[in-house]
Amino acid sequence: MKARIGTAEGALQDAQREHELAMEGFSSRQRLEVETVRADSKKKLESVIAQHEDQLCELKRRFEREMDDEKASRLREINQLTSQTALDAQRSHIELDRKDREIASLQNEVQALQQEIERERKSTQGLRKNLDTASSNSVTLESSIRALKARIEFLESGREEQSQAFERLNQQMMDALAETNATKDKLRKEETLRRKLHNQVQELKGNIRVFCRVRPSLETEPQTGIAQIQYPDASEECKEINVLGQEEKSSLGAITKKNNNFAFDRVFGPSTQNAEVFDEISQLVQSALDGYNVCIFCYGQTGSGKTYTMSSLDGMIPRAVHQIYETATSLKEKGWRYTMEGNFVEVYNENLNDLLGKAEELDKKKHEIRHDMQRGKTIITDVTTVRLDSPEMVESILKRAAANRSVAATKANERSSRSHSVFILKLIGENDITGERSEGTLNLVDLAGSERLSHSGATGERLRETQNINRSLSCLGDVIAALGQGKDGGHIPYRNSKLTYLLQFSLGGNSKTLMFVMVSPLQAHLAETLTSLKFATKVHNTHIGTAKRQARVRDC
Ligand SMILES: Nc1ncnc2c1ncn2[C@@H]1O[C@H](COP(=O)(O)OP(=O)(O)OP(=O)(O)O)[C@@H](O)[C@H]1O
Repeated sequence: MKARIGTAEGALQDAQREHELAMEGFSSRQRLEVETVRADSKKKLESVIAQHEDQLCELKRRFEREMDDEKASRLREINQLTSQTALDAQRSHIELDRKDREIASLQNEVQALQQEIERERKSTQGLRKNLDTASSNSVTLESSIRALKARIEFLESGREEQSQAFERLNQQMMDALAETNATKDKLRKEETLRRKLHNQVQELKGNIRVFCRVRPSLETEPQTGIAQIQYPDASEECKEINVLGQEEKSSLGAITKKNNNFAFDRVFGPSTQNAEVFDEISQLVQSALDGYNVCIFCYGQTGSGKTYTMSSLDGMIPRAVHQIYETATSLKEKGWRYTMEGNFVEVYNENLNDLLGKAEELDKKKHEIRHDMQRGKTIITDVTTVRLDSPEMVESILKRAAANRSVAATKANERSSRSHSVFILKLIGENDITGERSEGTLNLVDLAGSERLSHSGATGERLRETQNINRSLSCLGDVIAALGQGKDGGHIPYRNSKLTYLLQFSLGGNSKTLMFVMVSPLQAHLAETLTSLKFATKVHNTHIGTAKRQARVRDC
């Protein structure tokens, strides 16, 4: 059995091997077949692709050919159109030029026609005017003829009475005319006499006068710091001022205050307004109009009210200019015609500046003072001269000067306190009827703050300024003192400072001077106040010789 099983198993194994071999042969055949089919398919595919590519290339070439042809034909068309358009444009230009020429010639024709119409219109107007004149002439002639006829009738009437009445009337008219002329003549003579008398009054008052003005305390200033100032004759002449000094202890222990009494030509208390002050000086302004040289100074320490009095909008400068205008206008009927010229200069550190010039030229441009000794005239080189054609101009002049000064000022060093300003007004009057001529100058001077060097505590640039101010103020005092000694031909040191040199012809025998001493009401300023009042007293005690009027009568 076992042997049969073994044989069967061997036969099975053999059959299995044969089967595996047969399977192997079958699968390798199959693989071969698949490979062959794949290679065939690939070949076919490649040939189809190549065929398609060839077709594509052919199509592309055809398309490109067609495109080129199309492009060329379009380009031809465009060229054709362009040249056609250029031709059209050229034609249009030519046409346009022609039209322009036509329009221009038409315009010329229109203009010529308009001018002709205008000429015609004017000549018609002229003719109409002539016609009007002729007809009014004829009316006048007619009325003259009527009047003449009436007169002839009247004369022919031969009535003695009528003729006498006419003669009487005629005589009365002649008398009235003669009387009017005599009155006019009298008026002119009276004006000349008024000038003479006015000057005599001014001379009697003294050619140098001193007014004192105490400013009110300001809201910002504490009432506890106000000095004791009394006005002993306030209800009468208003000439005295008493400043009580610091407290002093006597050897017996009693505490007293020293009376510092001063007397001037007029003292104005703190409640006085600019209008009242001007009333007092308006006569001097009149003197300038009459041909005298007048100098009005404001002296005092910084903050004492000099600028307020002199150049504020209702101060002495604007008021003087307004008065001059009013007077000049009223003098017209007496034959006087005035021209007014103004300069506004500043003396700063002994240099002269033009306050009406350019701000950037301040302290840079040099101005010289030249005197014409024969004619008694002063010329400042390169200075701006303003012709005052209306009283309102003074406001713009003051503003211009203030603006120039504020450009030059630094905060710590206010320019207006540290320099002297001089407003110079030249007044030239001519009387065609009497042949009189007058030339007067009004100088309105706002002096620099007068505080003493020891009190100012200044150093550096400020020290130089203070020294210059003190020197020029003391030179002014020296000039006034020398004038007061009154020696004919005696030396007057005008040249010692720019200010006195500038005012040479307005200080002294040939002029009238008024000094305002300005006083601050503050206790803290007491020492400076007393110094100012003492200086003013010296000026007040000076008597300057008779003023001479710069006037001459033209040879007729
Ligand atoms: N009479 C017055 N009434 C009212 N205010 C016044 C009067 N006088 C002066 N002031 C005022 O006092 C102040 C100082 O016056 P102001 O500037 O005129 O002094 P100043 O002496 O010109 O000083 P500075 O030397 O600095 O120019 C100003 O504010 C001014 O308006």
